[in-house]
Amino acid sequence: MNKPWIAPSILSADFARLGDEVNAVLQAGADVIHFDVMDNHYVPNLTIGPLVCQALRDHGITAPIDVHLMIKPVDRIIPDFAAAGADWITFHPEASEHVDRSLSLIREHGCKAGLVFNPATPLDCLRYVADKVDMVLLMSVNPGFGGQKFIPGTVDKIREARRLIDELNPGARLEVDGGIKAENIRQVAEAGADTFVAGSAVFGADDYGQAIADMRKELEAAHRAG
Ligand SMILES: O=C(CO)[C@H](O)[C@H](O)COP(=O)(O)O
Ligand SMILES: [Fe+2]
Repeated sequence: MNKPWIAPSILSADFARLGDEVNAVLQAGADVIHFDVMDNHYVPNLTIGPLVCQALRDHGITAPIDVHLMIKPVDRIIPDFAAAGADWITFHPEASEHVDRSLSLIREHGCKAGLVFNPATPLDCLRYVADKVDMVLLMSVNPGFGGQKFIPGTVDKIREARRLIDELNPGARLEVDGGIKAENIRQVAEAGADTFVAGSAVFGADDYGQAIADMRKELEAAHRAG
């Protein structure tokens, strides 16, 4: 099993002070920075692109950046994100005409590749491209906005994804994104996730360190029970 990672989503950060916000969550114990890219086309919201990723690198941030593409098409922007310092790039299969090609493109540009599944999207295509996938990301909300409520049906799907990963590509990470907080992270971990995106639960807290420590404590409890 991979070491658990907590990945604050900068969607809920104060964008006017983004570099400092990212440093603050890293200082507070975050493992990875989750970077949500929205295009007002694939999802009904518009966020940030490669320039902002590059700006974080120029600000001295060296932590892994996990770029979650909620854009259509995906291929055009992959080389730009790789050049801007992304480490992981994930995309939604229905946003790519050629899923296998997009996954290969990400790896050819030196990044780890991942597929993202919306709450109602079946995991079927994973079977055919599992060897090209470094991470499976399950959405536990519908994509487009931070601060939504965790959809409980995701828990069974996490178990299903864990079984598939163990069968097809045991090293791959299983990330869950949407509505994760200290109150539900243990259930998500016990279902088989190892990477936990938390936006509003971290950036909405008065004390980022306390918010991350509370989640870490639940992850340790899950590990002990495991
Ligand atoms: O991809 C996303 C939304 O599409 C975000 O990563 C996600 O919603 C995180 O925010 P929160 O933890 O507040 O739900
Ligand atoms: Fe995300």
